[in-house]
Amino acid sequence: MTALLTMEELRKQRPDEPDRTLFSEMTAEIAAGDRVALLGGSGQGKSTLLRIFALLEAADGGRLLLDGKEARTYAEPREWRRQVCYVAQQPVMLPGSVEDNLRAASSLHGTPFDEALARRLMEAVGLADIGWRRAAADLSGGEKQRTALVRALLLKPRLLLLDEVTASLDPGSKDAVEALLDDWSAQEGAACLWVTHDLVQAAEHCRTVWFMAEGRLLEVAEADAFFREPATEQGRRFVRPDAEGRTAGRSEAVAEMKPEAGPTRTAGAKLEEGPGPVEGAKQAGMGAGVEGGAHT
Ligand SMILES: Nc1ncnc2c1ncn2[C@@H]1O[C@H](COP(=O)(O)OP(=O)(O)OP(=O)(O)O)[C@@H](O)[C@H]1O
Repeated sequence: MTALLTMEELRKQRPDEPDRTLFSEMTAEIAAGDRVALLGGSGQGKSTLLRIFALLEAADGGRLLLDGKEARTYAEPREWRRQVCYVAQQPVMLPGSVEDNLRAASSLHGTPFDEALARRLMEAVGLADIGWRRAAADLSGGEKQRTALVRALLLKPRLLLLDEVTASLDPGSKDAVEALLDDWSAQEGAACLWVTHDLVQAAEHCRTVWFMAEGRLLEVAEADAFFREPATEQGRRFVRPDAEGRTAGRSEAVAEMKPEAGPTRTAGAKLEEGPGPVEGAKQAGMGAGVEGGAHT
């Protein structure tokens, strides 16, 4: 079966020092419906990789394919971005109201706005009571982050690129977003590539781990296997405290949680099936710089 997204020998030079490589030899694929945690220390290039996958930045080498079709052969990047949607770490609201943001995809593509689905999604992320006429710019950071996520989900992309999307959320909101993404993935069959520094979140909500270190994709593994026993020394150092007690993640909590296995579920509104995909939606409304995307 053809993978949904494939990268072959992807390479990126450092934007700040073009003669130095940020990462290279990156080869892996994402299957439809898979949930992949992209892990690694700060500055490895995780956000950069997501932006390359969203055609917002160009790779410096290698190939990127969707359904086996190379990115560079897409005459229209928005056709790619309609299917592969990036949710940025720093949410960017479009000018106008909350409703304008929620309607962005349908406005841009002339497709019907699924208000019932938008309301269900806003409720699921704990924003049922937020006024849709409020200026989006006035929302708090956490409200913007959740609104940006709902805006992305309304596109019904096949692959969600999630960049630390719960980083600025309180614990209750974080639980709600995690539960929503679990439900969404199960019901819509959407795949996720999820950058997170929260190893418990990765272990609970992702099936697969991609681990980046030293400018390479060092491990592609089942999440259970990765957290039980990383295959590389770098992976072991990443998930386990060192001699000084420093830890790159929350390995002890993960270790305690994993033997029982299986994702744990948190409370969240169950989504009902909407009337159908928002065909023709594009990512042009999904954040600053999206229109400036580049082919690999
Ligand atoms: N537009 C840019 N201009 C200059 N340097 C950049 C740019 N974008 C990324 N970088 C640099 O590339 C490196 C990788 O950045 P990136 O944000 O992709 O890493 P990351 O793994 O997502 O980090 P973190 O986990 O801290 O978010 C960093 O050193 C960063 O400073």
